Amino acid sequence: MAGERIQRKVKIEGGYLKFSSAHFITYGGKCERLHGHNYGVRVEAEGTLNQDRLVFDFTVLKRLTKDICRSLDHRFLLPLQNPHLQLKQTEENWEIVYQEKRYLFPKEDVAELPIDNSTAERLAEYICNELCKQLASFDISNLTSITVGVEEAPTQMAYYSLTLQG
Ligand SMILES: Nc1nc2c(c(=O)[nH]1)N=C([C@H](O)[C@H](O)COP(=O)(O)OP(=O)(O)OP(=O)(O)O)CN2
Repeated sequence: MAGERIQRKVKIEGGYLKFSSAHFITYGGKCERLHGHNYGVRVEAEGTLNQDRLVFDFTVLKRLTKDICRSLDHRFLLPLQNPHLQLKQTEENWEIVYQEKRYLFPKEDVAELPIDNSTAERLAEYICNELCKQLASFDISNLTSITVGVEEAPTQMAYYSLTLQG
């Protein structure tokens, strides 16, 4: 075992690794209608075995991912950096304007996301980055990459991978 450099992978998916949210994306010069998805999330961690013979503890990985899912669940996913939306906030609400359309959401119903569009691709990237921030307080020196998949529907999913030092 000493000096073993074999790459392995652990994956968590299913169960409570999900969130149900409202969103719309802008694309092709249009703005979609407001609608919702029951999103599913999966996470893969790649690396070598640590001293406990784990790539990473499933239990911890599930807890961290679940917390991120909870912060998105039952909220409108607001892409704060979308160049096609005019955003105005008051103490209570977010106002979102796209051409003739105007939405008003209570802030408590909104997940404010530092992304430019709430595509599955950007949501996977956001979740991966949030997860890596949380993982920074663990010894992850054996890990080489983290991949997050966000499923919009059983037919469609986007992935984002971050390469770590390893
Ligand atoms: N690569 C991506 N393509 C699209 C995304 C995305 O996030 N990444 N998102 C959308 C839309 O947001 C939309 O929610 C999904 O569109 P679509 O699958 O066409 O619509 P339905 O969910 O109604 O699917 P049906 O299979 O027609 O029921 C578009 N593309």
